[in-house]
Amino acid sequence: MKVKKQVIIATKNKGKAKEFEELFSALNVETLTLLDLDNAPDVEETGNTFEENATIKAEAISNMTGKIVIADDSGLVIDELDGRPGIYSARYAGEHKNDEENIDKVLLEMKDVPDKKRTARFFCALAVSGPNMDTMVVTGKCEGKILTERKGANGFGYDPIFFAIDPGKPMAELSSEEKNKISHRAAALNNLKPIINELFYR
Ligand SMILES: O=c1[nH]c(=O)c2ncn([C@@H]3O[C@H](COP(=O)(O)OP(=O)(O)OP(=O)(O)O)[C@@H](O)[C@H]3O)c2[nH]1
Ligand SMILES: [Mg+2]
Repeated sequence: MKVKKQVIIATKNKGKAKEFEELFSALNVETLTLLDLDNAPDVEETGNTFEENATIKAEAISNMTGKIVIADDSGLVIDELDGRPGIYSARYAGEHKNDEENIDKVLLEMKDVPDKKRTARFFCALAVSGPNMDTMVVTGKCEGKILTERKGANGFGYDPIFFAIDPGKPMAELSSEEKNKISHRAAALNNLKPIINELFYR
């Protein structure tokens, strides 16, 4: 019997976990996340950039498991807010990490900002770390605008207030197949593809 290739994703975010499962299944690779492991630690995100935080998470879990691990650090970067919420996206309204409160905070801060100045992007850094390799980082982004109210019910996080320039729709109105074609996460993973197969033979 052919054993399916497996990779550990160092995340506790259910929205990310679902997207990675879908994105990797297209590559015939099975994903395990920290939600599947008992007693997985909460790795503190002490970096100053998405790239640093992804590296910190990937290396911590790879050191712990001795396996190849991919970590995702991502977030919403809003031009008018000088790049906030940025690396603080998950905890923008507080350490308890509440998507609805995070959205309310952004909508309030963007209340009087005219359409032309509502430009933003989702950014994703993926770090790959393993026992016999130097940690590698790739990135991807997805350009958009901040809506003035929630639209759509799909996705997670800030998706309901993000209008994706391509395909010209609110992110939360896209099906998972559509989001997985244009998302920052898909773009970053695309940059990892050239080395994905090689990872399994280290
Ligand atoms: O609408 C969204 N659609 C997306 O596709 C998306 N990707 C990231 N985000 C936001 O950015 C935070 C990541 O922060 P983050 O990388 O630290 O992850 P996290 O703390 O949620 O989980 P973990 O992977 O660290 O365990 C998330 O919580 C979200 O608020 C997104 N929002
Ligand atoms: Mg986090």
